[in-house]
Amino acid sequence: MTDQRISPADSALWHAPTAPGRIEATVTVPGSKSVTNRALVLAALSSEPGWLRRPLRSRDTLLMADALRTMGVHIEETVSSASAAPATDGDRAAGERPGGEAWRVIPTALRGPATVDVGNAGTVMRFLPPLAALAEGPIRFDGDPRSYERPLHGVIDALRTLGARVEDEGRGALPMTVHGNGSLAGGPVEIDASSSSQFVSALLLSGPGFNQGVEVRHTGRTLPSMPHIRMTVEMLRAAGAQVDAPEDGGAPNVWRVTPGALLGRDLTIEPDLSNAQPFLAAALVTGGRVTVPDWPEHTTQPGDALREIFTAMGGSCVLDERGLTFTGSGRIHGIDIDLGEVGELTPGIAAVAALAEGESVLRGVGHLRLHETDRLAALVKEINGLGGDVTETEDGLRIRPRPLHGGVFHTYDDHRLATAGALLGLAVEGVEVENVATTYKTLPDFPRMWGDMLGVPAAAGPGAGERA
Ligand SMILES: O=C(O)C1=C[C@@H](OP(=O)(O)O)[C@@H](O)[C@H](O)C1
Ligand SMILES: C=C(OP(=O)(O)O)C(=O)O
Repeated sequence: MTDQRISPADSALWHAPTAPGRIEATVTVPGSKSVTNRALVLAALSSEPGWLRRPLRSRDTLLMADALRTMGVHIEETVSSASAAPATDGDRAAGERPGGEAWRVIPTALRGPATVDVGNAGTVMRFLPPLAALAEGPIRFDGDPRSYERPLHGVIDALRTLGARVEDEGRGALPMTVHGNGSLAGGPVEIDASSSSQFVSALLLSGPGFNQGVEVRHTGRTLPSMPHIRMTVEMLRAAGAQVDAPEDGGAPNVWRVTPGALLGRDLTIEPDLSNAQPFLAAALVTGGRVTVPDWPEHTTQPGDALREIFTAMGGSCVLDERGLTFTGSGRIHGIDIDLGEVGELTPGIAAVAALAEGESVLRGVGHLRLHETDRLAALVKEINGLGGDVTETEDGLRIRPRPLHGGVFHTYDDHRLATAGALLGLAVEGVEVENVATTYKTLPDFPRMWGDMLGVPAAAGPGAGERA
């Protein structure tokens, strides 16, 4: 295992371009990682073939697709057209916005032996072990060194309670093997999901395939990323599953999924609103205007909260037929906010806060210490390395803006650290982002998109646009 907090390589530095002035741009953002990977799992579990249109093609989603393929699922990549597959009744948007790439998913009986590379994708390492418990034969899970350190005990312990055999040599973490025999009893299970909402989502997503379905009771003190759990519930229901959730008047912290067949869907994936963050932030930081087309009117994505958060930090936004247009005022306010529900937005908000007029306190995000890297430690070290004043609190960050200077911004294989560094570079001369290619985890081609937004050439340094 490597300690990703120390001595990151300074190789592959990318000179983050400074903004030439107020940014005025329209930026088309690729599909949502969280929606794409849920859609793949649900399609694999369905009783009939389905379509994903405009899926995200990035490291995390390609790992998910490859993993499902090794377990026997057929996934065909194709260029979709209106006539290629008529939209189903429940998913008309697919027919209304044809074109672009699509994945056709043809489910089959899941089988091992197989080895799944989870990379450093939380969605792959947590969503797939419950599915593997439904396969016939052993499925081994392995991944990047960091994946060994990320919490998985909630999924492993729950699967054992639900009747699965999991071999993890007592680690409660990766690498491990799930020995399935083609079915799983399922039933009630208690878990502490305070370290990751993905434990809950993982068990619910495969719940329709368990003999007794599943009843998940979260027993921990806090539960992060609730919008992501709502996303799981909504997508399960859209695939025909019967789900009882706390917001329907049920017991708090209890979710119930009834066993049953899932429908094959024809689903157009929404743009990734968390990946829209650096572009919207660019409007805020430069006092400019950025439009993100296809911003959904209704969504469970946590990135939708950016409308409110960035407005509180000094901008304004309009959601209309062109998409979401965010306009900066030329001033950036500090913010005191609990980000527990939308933790993945923290690095970008911290970067904007470092450029604000007043102090910010970001709370409710202690679990970020176990994300792609220890995000709290990394943000403190890297923003302070540029002259900032950021301190770590028990559950977040305190950010006191100070004039910043150039320097290397290390990314620790964390895509959101890389985009945070690019954001600081808009306002600070001489920021060099190390391993910007790590953005490929969820946002392929980020340096080119950034360059296009700024009207400057993209390849301003090695590593730009390459696969991490
Ligand atoms: O279910 C999902 O798609 C996600 C849930 C969240 O995980 P945590 O609850 O572990 O923070 C989020 O941070 C991650 O980026 C994606
Ligand atoms: C925490 C994140 O990812 P993961 O799905 O790997 O948990 C993230 O994308 O910010």
